[in-house]
Amino acid sequence: MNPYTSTGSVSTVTSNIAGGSSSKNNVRAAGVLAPAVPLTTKQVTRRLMAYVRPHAASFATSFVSAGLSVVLQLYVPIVVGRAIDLIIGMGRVDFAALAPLLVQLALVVLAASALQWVQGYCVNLLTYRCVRDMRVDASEKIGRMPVSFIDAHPHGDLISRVVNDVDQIGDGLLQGFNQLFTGVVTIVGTLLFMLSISVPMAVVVVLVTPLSIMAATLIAKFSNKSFAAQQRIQGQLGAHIEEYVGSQRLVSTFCYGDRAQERFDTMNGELYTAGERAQFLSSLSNPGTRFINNLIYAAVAVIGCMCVITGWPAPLTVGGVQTFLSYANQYTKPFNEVTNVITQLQTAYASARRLFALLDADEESPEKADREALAAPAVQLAEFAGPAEFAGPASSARGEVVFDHVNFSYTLERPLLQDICIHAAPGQRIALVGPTGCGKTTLINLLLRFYDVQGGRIELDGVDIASYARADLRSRFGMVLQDTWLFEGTVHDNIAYGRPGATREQVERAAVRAHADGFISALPRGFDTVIGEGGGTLSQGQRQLLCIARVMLCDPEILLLDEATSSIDTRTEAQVQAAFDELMHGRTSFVVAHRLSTIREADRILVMRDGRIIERGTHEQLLSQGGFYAELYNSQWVDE
Ligand SMILES: Nc1ncnc2c1ncn2[C@@H]1O[C@H](COP(=O)(O)OP(=O)(O)OP(=O)(O)O)[C@@H](O)[C@H]1O
Repeated sequence: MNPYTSTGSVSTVTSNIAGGSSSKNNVRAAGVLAPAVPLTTKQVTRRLMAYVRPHAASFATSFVSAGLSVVLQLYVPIVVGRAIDLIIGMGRVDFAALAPLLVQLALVVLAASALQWVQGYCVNLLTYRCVRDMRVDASEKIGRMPVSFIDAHPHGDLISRVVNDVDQIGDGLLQGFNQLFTGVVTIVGTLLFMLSISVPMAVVVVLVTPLSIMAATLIAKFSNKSFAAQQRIQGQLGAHIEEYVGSQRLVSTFCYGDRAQERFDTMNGELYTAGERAQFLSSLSNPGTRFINNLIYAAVAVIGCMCVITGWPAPLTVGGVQTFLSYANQYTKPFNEVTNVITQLQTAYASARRLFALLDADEESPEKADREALAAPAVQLAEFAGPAEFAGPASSARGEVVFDHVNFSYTLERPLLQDICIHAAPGQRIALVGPTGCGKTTLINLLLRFYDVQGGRIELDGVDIASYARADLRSRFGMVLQDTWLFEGTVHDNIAYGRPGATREQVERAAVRAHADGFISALPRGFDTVIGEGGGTLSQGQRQLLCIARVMLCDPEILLLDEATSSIDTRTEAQVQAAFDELMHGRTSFVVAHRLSTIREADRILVMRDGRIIERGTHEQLLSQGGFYAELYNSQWVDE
């Protein structure tokens, strides 16, 4: 009897190696992605400006148009003031002088608006280009990171750096360029204009304005705490709902629904309280600062009237008072805007630090520099009996794998693999068995160079795998894991994932060989049926068949199978086993087995315990030895 078609559960193809990742890599250390010395504000600014520099034209245009627009806007009150002075009273209006002033006013307002539009457009362009460039860098960086890094960092955090943090930086840049710059220019400009009209009144405005800023800052200080609490609880609530929806079956099975609802109610209540408090406090900000600004406005109006009537402390016309009041009004506004922008900039800088920490993280060790990394030789599987289109061009490489006294540990404190020696002849099926955590998956991680060995060496066809270019090395393997990985797309595209150039016919033949054609043809649109993310409504067995077809199409030389523990119905299981048989035919295969009944006919079984190989041989040999394997096998047999 062939063990690979017998009673055992079935492995799942999750990817070919080119697009794959290791299966057990969800065992993560609590990785913290932060540089030893955090970047200073100056360093962050310099790095942000490096993204702005390639778009210098947009930056300069926006800068110049913002400046011109502000100056023109500041000129408007002067024209209005002059016009007012030409309207002295009933029947005493100097229309001849007023007409050109009104034309001038219209032109200035039009030009200021046009420049404002240009400024806004350029800032948008600049910001979104910077955001695009940052995302490209971050995404490419993640692609260059070693699997050990991905293993050690919560995936949600990495995603958040690429998506949310870059968004925050974009908002900061947008607000910063839009408001900070125009705000600062407005403050400086209005101050100069006010000084040119009346120094004593300008001094009053400058001295009283900080009251408004202090009020805004005080309110922001309290409301920020509540906003932070709101965000924190929102995050917890999101995680809770994700858990609840994602694990609906488990929640129902364990009757956890009521407790989950209680937790939800508690968090939702806290969120409501924090949100209400935050909104209440922040709603005070606007009326509070407006009230103070209006006080300033009234004080300036009173002093202005004194100037007009008594000429003290300085003589002023009615038009002059009107002009000054406009400036006083404009002067205070940007302070509130700048205060808001500073909060936003602080958030953007915090996000930039997180992004740059990711971009600065150590990448995969470089390919060997002393000699060019070897490209994978093209392979003709000697014993491969399938159709010619599934076999590569002829070559001498055969898929021989040797572990030569290999040592490895994830952490210094805890040695894992010790003195591992394995010889897999071309086409052999090697089974790895042993208790959970003994290092079976780790062996596979080393073979693919997701991690590098710390002692000894691994050879593929007589060449140290460290000498291969990683991508070339990985392209020689097909990996079949416990968890299926399917994306939202057609059945055809899911199968063709590892070989995008494959023809329709090749994809369909791979499906036939993987025994997947039966259920695919029953789908509403056959190969063109769109399946949801993760396989949507397909059964576990159907997902596995699709994944097997995917690897079948890639036609790898060596197979790494991490056997699934999940059970599927007997008929589908038989189909999947048959597909596996077809897949493994003539290829060197490493099978991480959990159910020993599935590996009885492996060419060699390696029994691992605590990172060492303690027994090796065929099923019969190991059973007759009466050692650890026999103990394991008999206990499982009894269980089954
Ligand atoms: N990325 C990692 N960082 C640190 N330790 C890890 C990492 N991956 C695995 N380990 C640890 O290494 C040990 C071996 O893990 P491995 O996944 O190789 O075991 P396994 O034999 O495949 O287990 P199982 O049969 O449960 O799949 C375990 O103790 C595990 O916690």
